[in-house]
Amino acid sequence: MEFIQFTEALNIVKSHPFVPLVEQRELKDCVGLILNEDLKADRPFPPFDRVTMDGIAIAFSEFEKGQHSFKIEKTIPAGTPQYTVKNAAKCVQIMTGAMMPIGLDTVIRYEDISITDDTATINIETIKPQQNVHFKGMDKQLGDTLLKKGIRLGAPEMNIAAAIGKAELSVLIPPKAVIITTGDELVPIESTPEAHQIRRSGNYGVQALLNQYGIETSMHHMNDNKAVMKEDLAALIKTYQCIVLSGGVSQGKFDYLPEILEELGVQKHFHKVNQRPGKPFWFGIAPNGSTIFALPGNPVSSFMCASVYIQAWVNASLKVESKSIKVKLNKEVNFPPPLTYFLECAIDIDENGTLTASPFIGHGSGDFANLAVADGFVILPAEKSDFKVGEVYDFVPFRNLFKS
Ligand SMILES: Nc1nc2c(c(=O)[nH]1)N[C@H]1C(S)=C(S)[C@@H](COP(=O)(O)OP(=O)(O)OC[C@H]3O[C@@H](n4cnc5c(N)ncnc54)[C@H](O)[C@@H]3O)O[C@H]1N2
Ligand code: MOO
Repeated sequence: MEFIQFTEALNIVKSHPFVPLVEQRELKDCVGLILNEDLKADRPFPPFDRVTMDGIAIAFSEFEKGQHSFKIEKTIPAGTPQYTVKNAAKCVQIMTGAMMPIGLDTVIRYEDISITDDTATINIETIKPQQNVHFKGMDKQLGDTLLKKGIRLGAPEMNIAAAIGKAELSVLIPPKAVIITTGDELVPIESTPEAHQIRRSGNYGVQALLNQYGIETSMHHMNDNKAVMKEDLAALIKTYQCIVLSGGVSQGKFDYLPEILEELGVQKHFHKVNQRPGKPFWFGIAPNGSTIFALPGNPVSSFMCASVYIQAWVNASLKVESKSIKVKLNKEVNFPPPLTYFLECAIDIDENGTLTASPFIGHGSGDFANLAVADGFVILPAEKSDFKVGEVYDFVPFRNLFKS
């Protein structure tokens, strides 16, 4: 079971999905979550013939007959019930958002008319019948499905849900996770480290990624004491359906985790993937069904494993397709080891609209400062060692690429 290939490891992770929780959430808390109901139009969109410009409303047939000056019969603000014009040879002043009066059909904006006393005169030669009106049901009909169960909710979906009166939505969410750091050298971020210590940091990047995937998280730290670790872990497995460990999975004399996990009866699905970074990644399922991701401690390794595997696990569990993103290398890379190489890259869009990847090789999986100049990982396959400029490879983002 040693050293499986990347795609096999990914498939194993994806084939052990969690069962999502179903919750009613306030609309403002739904962005990024998966909709668990169809949303249908409760009225036509728009619900009435909506005026789209401030100006006057006329009957086009009068203009067609040659009439250019119209006596003003009434002034109608938005938010008033529909008016019926008494004399269709007259006009009404009307505001954006108002209902088109019965008997009129065309709006001319204030910029194209002049008003003296109680008469409006049209100053342009050409107007189109029914211009500046957003007609009832033009966009969607009553009962039309506006949003389908299973989509990921973003900003545009908030408008739609609000418009049909949904103050709360039924959404799918992943189970809460605990991120567990291990290692005697790690101190809390509030502390000033001694010369031999470092602050715990990689777990905060992993936490932010998990939050982006809709997973709520808690943090826990364990020192390198096998008995205490075993006891802590047994309790945490009972509480959390998703356990994300970092560190302690390699060959060191104090890398107790693989042993402890085995002693706790966790079924190991793999330990060690033919990849860089993240080689000692360990994955398994506890007897109670909790999923255990034991990520290598090096911060770039844990960050990569969360970006690639945990993201794919969440998408597979929520039945959301992971978007396939291809990027073009803009710098040659030579990487002889027969490992899948996840290389940090910054992404740009060239003059042809193609995503181009500028690799930042950095100083290995401890060089987490290098992540700040990158947008994600380009995946360079294990079978090759020379990757040429212009070649296209898969890419896993850890930022929103299109956010400016
Ligand atoms: N003899 C071997 N040694 C190592 C191998 C190997 O195959 N044979 N693999 C190396 C690789 S690759 C990796 S990756 C690391 C992973 O080791 P562990 O998962 O056991 O992680 P640790 O040893 O606990 O930590 C590694 C490194 O990362 C720092 N760390 C850990 N947690 C955090 C955190 N939350 N924030 C910041 N930094 C963290 C830790 O201090 C270590 O420097 O093993 C290699 N060794
Ligand atoms: O796999 Mo380790 O993550 O190369 O440093």
